[in-house]
Amino acid sequence: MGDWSLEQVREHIGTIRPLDTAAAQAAAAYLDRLTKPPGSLGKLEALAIQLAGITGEMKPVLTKKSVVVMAGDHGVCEEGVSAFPSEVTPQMVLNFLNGGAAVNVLARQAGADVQCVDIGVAVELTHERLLARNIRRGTANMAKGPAMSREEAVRSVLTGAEIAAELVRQGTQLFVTGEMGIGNTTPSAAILSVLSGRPPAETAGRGTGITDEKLLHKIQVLEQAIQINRPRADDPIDVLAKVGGLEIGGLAGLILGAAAQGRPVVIDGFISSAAAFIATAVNPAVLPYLIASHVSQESGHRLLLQELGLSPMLEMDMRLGEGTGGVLSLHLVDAACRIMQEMATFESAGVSGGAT
Ligand SMILES: O=C(O)c1ccc[n+]([C@@H]2O[C@H](COP(=O)([O-])O)[C@@H](O)[C@H]2O)c1
Ligand SMILES: Cc1cc2nc[nH]c2cc1C
Repeated sequence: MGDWSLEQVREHIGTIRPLDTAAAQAAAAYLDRLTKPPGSLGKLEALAIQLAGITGEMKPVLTKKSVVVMAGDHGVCEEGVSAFPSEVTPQMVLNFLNGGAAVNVLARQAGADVQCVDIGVAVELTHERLLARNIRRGTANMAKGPAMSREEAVRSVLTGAEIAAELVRQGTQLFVTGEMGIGNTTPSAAILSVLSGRPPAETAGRGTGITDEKLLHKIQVLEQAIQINRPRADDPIDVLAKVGGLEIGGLAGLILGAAAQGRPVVIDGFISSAAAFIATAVNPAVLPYLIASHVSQESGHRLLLQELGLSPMLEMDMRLGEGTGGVLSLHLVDAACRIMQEMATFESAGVSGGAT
């Protein structure tokens, strides 16, 4: 796997079909028959059309929704780029497994299940509900050399795609991306910088809440990591290996795998969007399957969503990650589906002036 090309990774994950344009057109026409001025439900209408195109059904019923929280640690933390210590990563994994984190609360409220994956946590973890898929115990410090080998990067992506396939076999109809990894806004900013050509000063943010002084240092660490590793912008696997993270690779694979299985994917915050950037660089066909949930407070997130061409549903000043913005937006996904299922048409309700 160490010598796998980008094409081999893409082919291994499988074909991603274009959306069903007939179903999307039928949904758009039906929306214009519902008792409202055409287009007046705004992004809810766009979402309903997108979901019809993805599922091939004009009125999809999405009952089984899974948020996949990928956890990994980051060697670059030794440079002092986060406000919190790396121990918090495994501690929060146990919190997810015991149902006490914000993502658990919001997922319960939205009717989604939480799947927690150890793909690269630095310490050994055991728990009956943990998906134990550890590839290595945290990345190496990307300020000094590559974060991981190409083989590990490929394995992280394929692991994510396998998890998507397994969950689809278990009935998952819609995915939400989530992650946990102290330090992971640094590799996410590095990915954004390399793939967009923007300098770290524009892509780095405060993450868990670092000071002005630490932010300047984080920018220097990012500049050094990119200079030392020289990631190739035309090869997202090279970028992932040199300046990425295991949970980011896992999420990129999950996103690609979910799309290959014909399932919509709700993208959470900055780190999840960096994974989506890697995924679209591996296979641009994934893009129509993506739903941007929110724009987080991490300063580079707006730029990242612009690079992806995605318009977020919510702006809640959140910056937690875990999949929290993603599961919060599921209420809007449900709203779009219920509009299609339950609203009356001009004809059925006897309201004048509808599209003919
Ligand atoms: O999702 C976001 O936009 C987001 C923004 C800032 C921080 N986070 C979370 O905070 C951690 C990364 O922050 P940091 O400062 O340690 O790089 C990681 O566990 C993420 O889930 C997440
Ligand atoms: C407590 C805590 C919870 C988190 N969840 C996601 N990132 C996090 C970072 C911290 C520090």
